[in-house]
Amino acid sequence: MRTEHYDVVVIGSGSGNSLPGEEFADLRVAVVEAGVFGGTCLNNGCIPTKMFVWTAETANRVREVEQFGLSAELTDVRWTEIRDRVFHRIDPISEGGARYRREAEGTDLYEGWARFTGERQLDVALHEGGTVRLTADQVVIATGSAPTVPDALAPLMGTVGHTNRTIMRLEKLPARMTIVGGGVVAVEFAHVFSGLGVEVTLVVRGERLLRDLDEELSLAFTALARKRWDVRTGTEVTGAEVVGAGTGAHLTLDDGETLETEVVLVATGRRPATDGLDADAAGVRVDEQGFVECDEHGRTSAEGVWTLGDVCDPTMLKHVANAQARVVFHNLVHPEELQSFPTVPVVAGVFSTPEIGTVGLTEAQAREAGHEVVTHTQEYAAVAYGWAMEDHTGRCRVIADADTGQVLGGWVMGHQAAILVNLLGEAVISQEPAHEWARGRYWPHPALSEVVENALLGLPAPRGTAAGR
Ligand SMILES: Cc1cc2nc3c(=O)[nH]c(=O)nc-3n(C[C@H](O)[C@H](O)[C@H](O)COP(=O)(O)OP(=O)(O)OC[C@H]3O[C@@H](n4cnc5c(N)ncnc54)[C@H](O)[C@@H]3O)c2cc1C
Ligand SMILES: NC(=O)c1ccc[n+]([C@@H]2O[C@H](COP(=O)([O-])OP(=O)(O)OC[C@H]3O[C@@H](n4cnc5c(N)ncnc54)[C@H](O)[C@@H]3O)[C@@H](O)[C@H]2O)c1
Repeated sequence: MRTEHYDVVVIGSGSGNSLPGEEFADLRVAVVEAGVFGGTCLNNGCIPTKMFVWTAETANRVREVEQFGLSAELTDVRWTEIRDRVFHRIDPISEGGARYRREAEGTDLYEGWARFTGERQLDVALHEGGTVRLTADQVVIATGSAPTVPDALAPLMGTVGHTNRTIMRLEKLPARMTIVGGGVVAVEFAHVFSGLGVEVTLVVRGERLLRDLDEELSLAFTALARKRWDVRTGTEVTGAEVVGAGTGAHLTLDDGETLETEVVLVATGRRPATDGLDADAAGVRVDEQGFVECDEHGRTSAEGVWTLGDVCDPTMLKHVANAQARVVFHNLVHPEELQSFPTVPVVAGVFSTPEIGTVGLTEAQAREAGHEVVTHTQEYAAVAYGWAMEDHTGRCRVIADADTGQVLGGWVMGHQAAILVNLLGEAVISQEPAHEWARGRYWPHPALSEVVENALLGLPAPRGTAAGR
């Protein structure tokens, strides 16, 4: 077997591909990729989904103009054109990235599946045939995560059953789609396809959508979702079969009903991609959920083996993976001055309808952490820009410590929520009492950011202050 030695081998070309040019200039580096070059975010995650999300939102906007004294009609949804606009932009980026890695001096790309066969030693089963053995001074595990498919839905995969990897490349837009799962992937795609005119049914095991989020948010979002989509909570799929020579499916539900649908999207969560990696062989410890264990510097249990991104971090967010990549690639070449993964609270967006932004602790987590909690909710409808938008559902909720007034977390649900929540994030990071932080800066009037300003100012004064006593 051919063997090659490198200074660094990176497994996974998502965030693992963001190698620092200058600092790595003198290193011999190999990137191994088993799937599409560029990873999930570029090819079948964040970026294409948001291109579809914006399109769906634009379609929804057209449907809602009447209230403003305007008339417009959405007369056509040209799926092929929508799909091709997205992938004619993305595919060349992926192909260009792969070409660059193949051709650039100092880096090599191996296209195939990597598995550990020893300490800092990997065998790559190449797509072109054959196996190459790679050894390295340092290895980075950046294998990301992969969608899970419950056994009951397995018979549909490859025909009418899809995951995020294939759903955006459908040949034609179906009239009806069933989405199984109630998490982020499910509600983003429900927004996309319903916005484009598809009748969407969600089959959700739990009692509400987005149940990992603050309970009040999850309940409010679920109530709104029921008005747009057929949401079957407390329901599981127990069986599935392809019908009509591959043109549809019958799903058997645990309440005895049979759902007839054209296309099924499985959105039942993601698993860290450690199956088939044989991490054991390298002395890399993996926890019982499959995540690679690591310390705050990205070091695994094996000397010289590092990790970053979804494979080691249950938040499974791209900005988190990118931040970790910056740390790990610094640490690889600066062992004497190790950096740590950021510890600031994570902000996140859910790009559905309505959009959601979250940061920090939920109310339940804040109580569990021992805080006496105060909260305030500010409606979009009560600020000037909300009036302009005729918004009746948007809101921002702040969760703070009753004694100190420090913001512990919060969320925004409504137009541009994922941007607005960054302001709340700044308030959390500041560790200042909410009122002081809000009063310590200007807020452009009458921008939507007044929702966040008023949410902070609406909190009761902290007990420790004269005003709060
Ligand atoms: C539909 C969807 C939408 C999303 N939207 C957002 C969003 O809006 N915002 C956000 O922050 N996050 C979003 N995410 C999450 C985001 O995509 C991930 O957090 C991010 O891509 C993780 O990056 P990574 O580098 O850890 O893994 P990946 O980008 O998944 O890269 C890992 C790579 O490793 C390869 N690989 C795995 N095992 C092996 C092996 N043994 N040998 C060789 N190669 C291997 C895989 O093929 C893959 O290309 C979304 C995810 C999905 C599924
Ligand atoms: N905007 C974003 O930042 C964004 C967008 C998409 C995905 N992501 C990331 O990707 C990750 C995965 O998202 P996801 O939506 O796939 O997972 P998730 O964990 O958010 O949701 C999975 C859903 O599937 C349900 N489920 C699990 N097993 C099931 C089964 N056997 N039968 C029926 N239902 C089942 C769960 O109850 C849950 O409702 C998330 O952690 C998220 O961070 C982020």
